[in-house]
Amino acid sequence: MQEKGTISIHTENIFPIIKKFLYSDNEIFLRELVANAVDATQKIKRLSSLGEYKGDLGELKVSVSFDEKKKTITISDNGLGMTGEEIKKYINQIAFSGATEFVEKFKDAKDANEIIGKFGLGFYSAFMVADQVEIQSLSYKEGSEPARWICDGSTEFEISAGNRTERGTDIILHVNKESKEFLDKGKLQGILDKYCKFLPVPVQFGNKSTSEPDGEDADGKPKYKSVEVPNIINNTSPIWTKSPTELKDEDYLSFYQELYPFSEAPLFWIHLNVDYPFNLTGVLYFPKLKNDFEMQRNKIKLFSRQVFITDEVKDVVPEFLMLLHGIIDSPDIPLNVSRSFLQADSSVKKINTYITKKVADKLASLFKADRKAYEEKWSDIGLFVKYGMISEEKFYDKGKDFVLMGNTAKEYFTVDEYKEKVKANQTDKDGNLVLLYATDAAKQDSFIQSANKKGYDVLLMDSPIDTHFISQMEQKLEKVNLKRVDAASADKIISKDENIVAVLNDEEKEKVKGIFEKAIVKPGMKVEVDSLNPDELPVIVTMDEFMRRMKDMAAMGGGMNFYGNLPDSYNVTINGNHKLVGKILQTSDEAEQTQLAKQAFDLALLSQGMLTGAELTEFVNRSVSLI
Ligand SMILES: Nc1ncnc2c1ncn2[C@@H]1O[C@H](COP(=O)(O)OP(=O)(O)OP(=O)(O)O)[C@@H](O)[C@H]1O
Repeated sequence: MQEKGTISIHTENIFPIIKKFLYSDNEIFLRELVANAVDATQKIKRLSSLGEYKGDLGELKVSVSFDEKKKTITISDNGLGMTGEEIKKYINQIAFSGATEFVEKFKDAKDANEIIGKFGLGFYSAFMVADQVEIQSLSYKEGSEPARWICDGSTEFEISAGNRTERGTDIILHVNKESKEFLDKGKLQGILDKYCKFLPVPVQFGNKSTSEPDGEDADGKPKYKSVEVPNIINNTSPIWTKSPTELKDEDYLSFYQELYPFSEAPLFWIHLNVDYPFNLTGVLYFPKLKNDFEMQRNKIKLFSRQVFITDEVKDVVPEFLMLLHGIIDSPDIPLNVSRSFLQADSSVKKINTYITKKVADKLASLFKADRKAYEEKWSDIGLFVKYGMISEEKFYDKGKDFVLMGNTAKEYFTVDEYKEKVKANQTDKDGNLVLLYATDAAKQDSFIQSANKKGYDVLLMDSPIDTHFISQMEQKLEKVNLKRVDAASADKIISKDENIVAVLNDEEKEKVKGIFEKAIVKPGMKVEVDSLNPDELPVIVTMDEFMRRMKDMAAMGGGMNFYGNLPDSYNVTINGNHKLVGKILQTSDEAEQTQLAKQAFDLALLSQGMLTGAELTEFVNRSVSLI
């Protein structure tokens, strides 16, 4: 058999297009060809199990090799093979028209590179790196002759008798000049590791040496010798292909290490396994979260039948689940479509919903099964749960039962438990429940202590997500306000109908106000005199809750620029009932009066870490002279 021909063509030459616009992702040629080789071995296995192939299957295997001198890369398999007629049918017609359609569809798309890079165009992606592609194949069919096909990247091909003596196929790429980087062991190993690490059939890439016991030496000590063994690059049965009942914790943990070498152990994991209404398997791990979200995103790998596709799963898993690690394998995710289509796709939506539900169920069951262990893990999972509740309505509904709020005494409560706990003492005169929180237990210590003295509880909300979480709680929970503990003095922070008797009369109050206004030279300080508990501090500096939140949002890039640009402004509350204020009022020497007022004000700043630089030096000097 010797035949030349032209691949039937209804478009301009696709090869220059393939070469040009696939350039950035051209490494996927290897994934495509190895995946085809694996398919071929799976097919012969199936034919054998159906009784349609009676010969010996042998050890099914794919191997990848390269020859630097001849400038070739060869992908071989002992799969079902192809006859000359089949090559014409599958490669010249079906694969070619598939590739043409693919190229036609995406050649004008903006993100064509991204789409094709991820999803491949099959056999013809070989021409991204090769001037010439050769097929040597022998079909499993009885009486078949070996066939050879060769094509130089034009639409011309040649088919003739081949030289394979055993069932299977070799795809030989004659690597082009621009792609000689691929004729490198490290490069090819890297690509195989990335895409082929979990393929279901052993993939051999050359040999490697290991040491084997080799008897004993003269002193009776064990001897070893170095032997060459096949370098199998993949784990053919990764844990997500097994049933959870077959697996132990160690299996999940060691698989995690296989995916992310040298990582800290994950907290727990979820084994995903559905086959209706879509097919999906996988294992998702909860990592120990650090405060830096960005670092940890994009750690979920997407596979399709054990072939790695991408680690950009943005459209497939809900935003907040991007913090999870692990893998998802689904042949049902329609991969060869554009991104906007993917988002609207109904099976993608279902997958999204399924994963969200599984994650919520897992958290709920951990919470129920062992509350103490759950609380111990809270510092790691809290961030994740809150992020989920903020970003996903469906997750909020479930999460509200297992989200925990920790207070400054390190006790944890569910939302309902906490409301119940503080209801009696922290309901204001309008019937609103006021929840107090601190964002920095050390800096806000004096306020926390004053609040505790009044019997108020203070939550600790010190992670970056908490600002958003607080707003969300207020939106969702009826008649609940959250206030940072330093938003006002403890006496005023929850407005109640109690009247504290004022020690000073109005005239005295005005006088005190004047003294302090003169003493305080710092800009943005609004002075007022109030009647607080005598054992509250003499001077308290606070920032209005609303103003502070807006500024926090602006600082986090939340679009509140107007507030971000306003100068800081604080309320300085002078406690008219404090002994020191009485003393200042009675001091006749004006300089001494100012000194005392300054000292009291600086103490208030100091207690919140707001006294720095020259002001701090002046305070220290003044304190020394006062002693
Ligand atoms: N190593 C091989 N052994 C046997 N047949 C092969 C081999 N490689 C390719 N083929 C045949 O060529 C056809 C076309 O391959 P190609 O990779 O272009 O498309 P596909 O594998 O069918 O689909 P896709 O790669 O888009 O998932 C295959 O369906 C298969 O019949």
